[in-house]
Amino acid sequence: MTTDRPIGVLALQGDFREHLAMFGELGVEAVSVRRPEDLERVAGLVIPGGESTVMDKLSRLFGLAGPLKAAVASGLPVYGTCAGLIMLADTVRDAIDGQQTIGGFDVVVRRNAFGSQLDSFETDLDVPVLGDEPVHAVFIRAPVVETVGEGVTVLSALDDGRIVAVEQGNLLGTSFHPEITGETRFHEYFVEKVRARV
Ligand SMILES: NC(=O)CC[C@H](N)C(=O)O
Repeated sequence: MTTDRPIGVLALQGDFREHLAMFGELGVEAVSVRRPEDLERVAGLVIPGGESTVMDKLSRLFGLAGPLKAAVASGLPVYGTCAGLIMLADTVRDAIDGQQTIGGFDVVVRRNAFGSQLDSFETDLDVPVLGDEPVHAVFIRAPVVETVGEGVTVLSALDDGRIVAVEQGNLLGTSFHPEITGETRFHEYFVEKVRARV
């Protein structure tokens, strides 16, 4: 799998190393994005899991918030996992400390939606767009998607109907972390999105 330019991974905070390793495993060149000029040379971007409130603050501190918004608006393919999905959401419930997002994804996301009792858990999910084999998904203080706008496709939901994987044009988002379970199909799917655009 190749693209002309590398795929970027936002490396301000969170599990960006796991995403870089995942692309390495797929033979796709991937680079860390920490400054606005890093963003200019990538063909797609992953926003990792971590802590969205911290990622938001750092992105503003490093002058990346505006360029990230512009990149999303320009159609750059962006995949957000967990905190990354929160960063992409137009609306966040249970946001704290004046938290802002890059936005672009026409979804309402609730942070830490599983509460303290079910802080972290693993389950198998049907994701029809990735084939018949279920996806083993790890949720860590994960968000859920509570509302989706018209242009949003639901890629997967839990048995109780809560939405955990979504796609809208250039944007892809999961509440869980394929990068830490060795599940490569979401990253392959994202690379295909990037290739389809360039
Ligand atoms: N694993 C994660 O990325 C957790 C997300 C975190 N709870 C947040 O609000 O950003």
